[in-house]
Amino acid sequence: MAAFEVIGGNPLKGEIVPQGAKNEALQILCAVLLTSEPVTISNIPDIRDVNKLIELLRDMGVKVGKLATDTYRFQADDVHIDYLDTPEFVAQGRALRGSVMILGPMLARFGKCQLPKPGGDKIGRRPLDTHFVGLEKLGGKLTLEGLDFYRINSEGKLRGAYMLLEEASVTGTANIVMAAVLAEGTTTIYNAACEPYVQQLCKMLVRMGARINGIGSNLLTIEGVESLGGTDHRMLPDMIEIGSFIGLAAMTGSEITIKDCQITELGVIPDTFRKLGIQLEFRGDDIYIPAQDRYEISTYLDGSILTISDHTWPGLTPDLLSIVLVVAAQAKGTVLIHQKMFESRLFFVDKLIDMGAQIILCDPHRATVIGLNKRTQLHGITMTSPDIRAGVALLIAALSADGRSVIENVEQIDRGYQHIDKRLNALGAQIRRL
Ligand SMILES: CC(=O)N[C@H]1[C@@H](OP(=O)(O)OP(=O)(O)OC[C@H]2O[C@@H](n3ccc(=O)[nH]c3=O)[C@H](O)[C@@H]2O)O[C@H](CO)[C@@H](O)[C@@H]1O
Ligand SMILES: C=C(OP(=O)(O)O)C(=O)O
Repeated sequence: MAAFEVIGGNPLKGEIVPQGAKNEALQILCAVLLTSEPVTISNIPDIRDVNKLIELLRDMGVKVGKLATDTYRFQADDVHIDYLDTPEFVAQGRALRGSVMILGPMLARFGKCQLPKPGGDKIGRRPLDTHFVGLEKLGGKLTLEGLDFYRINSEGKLRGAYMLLEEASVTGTANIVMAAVLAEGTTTIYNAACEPYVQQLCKMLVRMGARINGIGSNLLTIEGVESLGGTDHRMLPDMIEIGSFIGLAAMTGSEITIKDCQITELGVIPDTFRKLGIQLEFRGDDIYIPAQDRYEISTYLDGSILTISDHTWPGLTPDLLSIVLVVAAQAKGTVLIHQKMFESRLFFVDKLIDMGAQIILCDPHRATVIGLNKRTQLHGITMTSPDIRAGVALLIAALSADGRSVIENVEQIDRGYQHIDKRLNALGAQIRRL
């Protein structure tokens, strides 16, 4: 298990370029399975989960060529379906969440797929029902082996259908869309997720020849086509990384410019940080955060305590709530953080409390943060990173804290943040990988 030793308390300064979006990359990479023609993808982040998925595709027979540090060419013209029967595949499938999105493309193109329960963060229940209900509506037949192995197959071509999803699942919508683009006839998906990741996937599929209407909304209409062709695709900057850097700058009193943010794609993220009193300036497509001694959480118009909660897009992504929470710990004022989607994502506040933060965990979904207003500094401790975003929240806390912290299990952070120690050290942070 790798760890970070962090010496905190020093402001950072400089420019940082966000990596390509992790959760977009996982969808886009699975979509290469939909065509036998070459697909070139750029701005691919060099992170554990993405590298694991690329390896999985390669082992499935997809030809993978690295054209530049962040650019790969994929060609799925000779997919080895038998590889799915091997223990190696089962181990790889279990190792990350993104593997779940091979289901849709494999079912559409080859009429079958199988998968162990995929991995990803242990942040509470993560049901896959939406995926399978949608794929079954299109003609897939699911067979469960125990509670953690799924087989799905179809006799003949999938057929378009109307469906109203019970949950606007991000990866579930991606799976259903990827199956529907090659189905016969029209598919209508109501209550579809419309995160930028899904929008990017749909736009790429359209460039490959798919016919999709309603991109960016929760009502997608898809006319199936016979086959799809190759394309080029560039990943958006990672909005969760951008939010993490805004939080980092505020908490450590640093002056940071985040380059090339594609601000129009960030939804409510900038305004959410503004509600914590953080100053942000848009300079072209860069976000400039000045060094701030203090920041004050706003209240509602009637003076009552602010709530920040997650929601499906265009609401605030749950992946940024841990960051918002840690930043609030040094604000002036009080905020209720309400994590509606996942029930185990707030337990990491114990570590922040050990560092000196004033937080009451009301229940698994809600924490009240009473900001210290930078009157006292947090102090460094030894802690373990429970999940990817809590891990980065703890890293931000450690960088702001007095003294030495050790964060164990940083493989969690490496799942989604590219060379984070080196990139932050370039801004003046003191992080050593142990
Ligand atoms: C690889 C990837 O892309 N992972 C992201 C994806 O996971 P993933 O696609 O697995 O998450 P889902 O969108 O399926 O669901 C997230 C959680 O919210 C619940 N839920 C969802 C929708 C809804 O309307 N009501 C509801 O309660 C689900 O039961 C689940 O517990 O989306 C999540 C929600 O943005 C993010 O946290 C993950 O980082
Ligand atoms: C929960 C996350 O990832 P995953 O779905 O891969 O576990 C995340 O990116 O915050």
